[in-house]
Amino acid sequence: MRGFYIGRFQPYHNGHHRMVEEIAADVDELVLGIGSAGDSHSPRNPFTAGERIMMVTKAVKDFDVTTYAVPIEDLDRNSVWVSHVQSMSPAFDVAYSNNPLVIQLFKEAGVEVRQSPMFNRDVLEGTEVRQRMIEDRDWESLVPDAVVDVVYEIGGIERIQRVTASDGSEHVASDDDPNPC
Ligand SMILES: Nc1ncnc2c1ncn2[C@@H]1O[C@H](COP(=O)(O)OP(=O)(O)OP(=O)(O)O)[C@@H](O)[C@H]1O
Ligand SMILES: NC(=O)c1ccc[n+]([C@@H]2O[C@H](COP(=O)(O)O)[C@@H](O)[C@H]2O)c1
Repeated sequence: MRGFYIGRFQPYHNGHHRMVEEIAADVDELVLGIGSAGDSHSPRNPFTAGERIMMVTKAVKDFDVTTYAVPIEDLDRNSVWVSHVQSMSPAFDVAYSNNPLVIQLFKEAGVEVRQSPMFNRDVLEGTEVRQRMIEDRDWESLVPDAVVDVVYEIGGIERIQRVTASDGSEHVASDDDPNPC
């Protein structure tokens, strides 16, 4: 049996990892959908689809499950989103999600959906991890070690701090600005 689990994974954290651990006990193969794949370099979606593929691919090596990471871009029409997902993914038998909209769309399309408990949600939340990255507080303990390595490899902390600092404010380029725009 093959399962499907989609998230933005901005970044992939220990709550996602616990959910994958539970799913891995249920299925033979797993498709991890990298949601909002076209989004990056913003405070809510700092990491590219390719960077998130690196995070999940390295982290799921902890588990004995064949995993395919598939980027899925957003669509303007929720009504055809499940068909869009199915067109991009290896075929799957069951979708796993705790997101109410995702659950509703899959159920309406006749796809079996399974939910999991929320694990330590007071801290295991992408928003909390990103806030700690911005404020130089401990975020490393909230994500798998493989994700820590990827974030440092791609200069992720500097990126999220920069895009957050420039978010909503005017950016004036100067000669010594390494990233004028
Ligand atoms: N701590 C957790 N325990 C179990 N499931 C989780 C946890 N955090 C997120 N999920 C689920 O994983 C899926 C993907 O979540 P997502 O990538 O949006 O993470 P998030 O932590 O909710 O991020 P953000 O705060 O950026 O919105 C969703 O179904 C979400 O409900
Ligand atoms: N119409 C659409 O494009 C549509 C609908 C439902 C979910 N999604 C995406 O699926 C992912 C769901 O993951 P989260 O549970 O992390 O929100 C997100 O990337 C979200 O944007 C997209």
